[in-house]
Amino acid sequence: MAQAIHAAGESLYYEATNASNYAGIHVESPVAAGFLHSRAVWALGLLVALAITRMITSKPKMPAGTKALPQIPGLPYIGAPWGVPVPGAESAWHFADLHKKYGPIYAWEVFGTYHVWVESDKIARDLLVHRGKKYGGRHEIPAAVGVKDGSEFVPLMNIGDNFWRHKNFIHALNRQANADNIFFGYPELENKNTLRRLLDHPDKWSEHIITHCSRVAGRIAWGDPRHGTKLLHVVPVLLKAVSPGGPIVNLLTPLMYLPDSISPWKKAEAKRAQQMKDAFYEAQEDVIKRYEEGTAEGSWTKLWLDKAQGLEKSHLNKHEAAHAVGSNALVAIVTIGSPVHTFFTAMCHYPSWLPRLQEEVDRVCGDRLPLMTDMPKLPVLRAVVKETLRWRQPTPLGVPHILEEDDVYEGYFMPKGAMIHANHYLISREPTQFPEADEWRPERWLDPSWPTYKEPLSEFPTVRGDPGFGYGVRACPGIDLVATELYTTIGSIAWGFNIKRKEGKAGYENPVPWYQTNPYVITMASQFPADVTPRSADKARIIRQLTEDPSLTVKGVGEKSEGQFGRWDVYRPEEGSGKTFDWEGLTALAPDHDKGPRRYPAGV
Ligand code: HEM
Repeated sequence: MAQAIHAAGESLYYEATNASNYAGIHVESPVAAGFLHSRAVWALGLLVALAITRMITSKPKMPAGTKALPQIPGLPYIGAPWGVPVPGAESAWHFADLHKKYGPIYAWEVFGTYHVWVESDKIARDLLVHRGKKYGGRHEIPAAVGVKDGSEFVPLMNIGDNFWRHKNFIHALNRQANADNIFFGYPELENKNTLRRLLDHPDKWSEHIITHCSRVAGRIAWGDPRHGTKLLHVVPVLLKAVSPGGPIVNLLTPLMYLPDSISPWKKAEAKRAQQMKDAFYEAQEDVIKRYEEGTAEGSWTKLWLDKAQGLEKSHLNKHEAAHAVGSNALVAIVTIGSPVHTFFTAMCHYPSWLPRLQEEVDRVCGDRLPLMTDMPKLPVLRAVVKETLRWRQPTPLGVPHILEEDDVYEGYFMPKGAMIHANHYLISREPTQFPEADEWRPERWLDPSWPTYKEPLSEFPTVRGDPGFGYGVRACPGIDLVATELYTTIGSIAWGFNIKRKEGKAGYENPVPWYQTNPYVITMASQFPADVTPRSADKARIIRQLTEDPSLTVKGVGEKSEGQFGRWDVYRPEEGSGKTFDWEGLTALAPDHDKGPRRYPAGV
């Protein structure tokens, strides 16, 4: 494969296509970012940041007999704030050079925060699993101050009793929902609707993926796919607020100490939190009403109302339950949407694999879509999913953990408060485990000559235990839903469709992205124009017969949902405008998509 990794600093371009009550809430668009990233604003911001850092930092004392980690050189007080890469698969590449220079664990101090980068699976397990509780904290996010100590968003809550009540609740929710007909049968049911949308509007494949994930999440959380629409508003605002690639305060972190009256980020954060609360409360009330009428469908919220096994002991009140269910649902949309996008990218770069996958799915499933019960017989499908997750992790630079007390590892001293980053991107490229790591090679999970091969093939490969889901006490509790959606959705798409890069000049004009993703903590491969066609007239006929509800979540301009759902409508640009629905920049075309294929220098 000709292309290799390269760090590029282009900013995303942004298109506001929504027109709703909440369309005005965005923390900072790249247009604004363009202004904020001007030299004058940076210089001023740096000065303020430096002054604040001097006031708040004090150096920890190293115990005798310990040594300091290898560290990127920097200035007194501010460390080395330059060159901090904004997340995204391309920025992860940047760390490969540092890894070569400093080894698999090193420090990078920025404005008084001691960051530790961990780039081997063994070290990540030693610290985050074997010493999990010590390493299980979360940090204050400068553009979302308060989230750490609140009860509204589990993935970013600090460790402690409150966190454990919520985490146990979420584990119990997922366990019970999986036991109840595999998430109430919704993922398999929605696969049918998604195939129909792909059949009717193949050019909107990226939008269909997002629609699919939001409908599944809306159904599982509240028994009604339309509640997923709301989350299409909530996710981009939240994701940007918590990403270094979002508001500038997330990079110039000391600016978070500015008083409320002059901090634009605190104002935006209050609006964001209100928007999320409105969405979650409204959905919860809707289920309570149907529950009292005896018509509520299966859902996480219904499990809570039923006081299902394992949920009761967490004693979550109504507000907490609304947010625990809601935050689980919104995480599910953006994370699962990511590998499904990557699947389309991989199919276009590695066209020989789709026929192989289709042969297996046809042989096992015949005229019907793949189900979870088929999975033991579908190792090629599982290998495709597993390799897709390895090749482009949804969180390439992980979600940082905070060290809760001083620690020493192999003689290296790490101070309390250190921010520990498990670099999933490089961990999934460790040379002894993953030869030809930059290539998408499902055979590494199917052929005994590869180091990652494992038997029995009825069980392996599996997404369970994958480092891309994090480590230790903070590891992802959504794995059952991930497995269900990724296996059956990707399997269903392969069952019904051929996916190819555009040929000829169109192929040059519409290059298939390689590393390009959005720049947020949860990345998504950039969308691109592809040829998506039904495999046969017969398959197209079956898809039409299967459809339960082909309605789209994203509306055409001028359409409106009935009643309470109308105010949350999300619109796609007008037909013929030449613009694509890009979910507030989360699924945008690569910024240089019209400049031909991007060239990359030699790899990591
Ligand atoms: C491909 C899909 C997914 C990937 C790659 C993924 C990855 C991750 C990662 C890396 C973390 C942080 C782990 C750490 O801090 O060490 C995490 C946390 C979390 N994930 Fe997932 N996730 C996915 C899907 C889901 C789904 C579907 C759900 C809900 C059903 C979910 C719910 C959560 C929650 C609630 C947390 C917070 C856990 C905590 O902070 O203790 N995730 N996930």
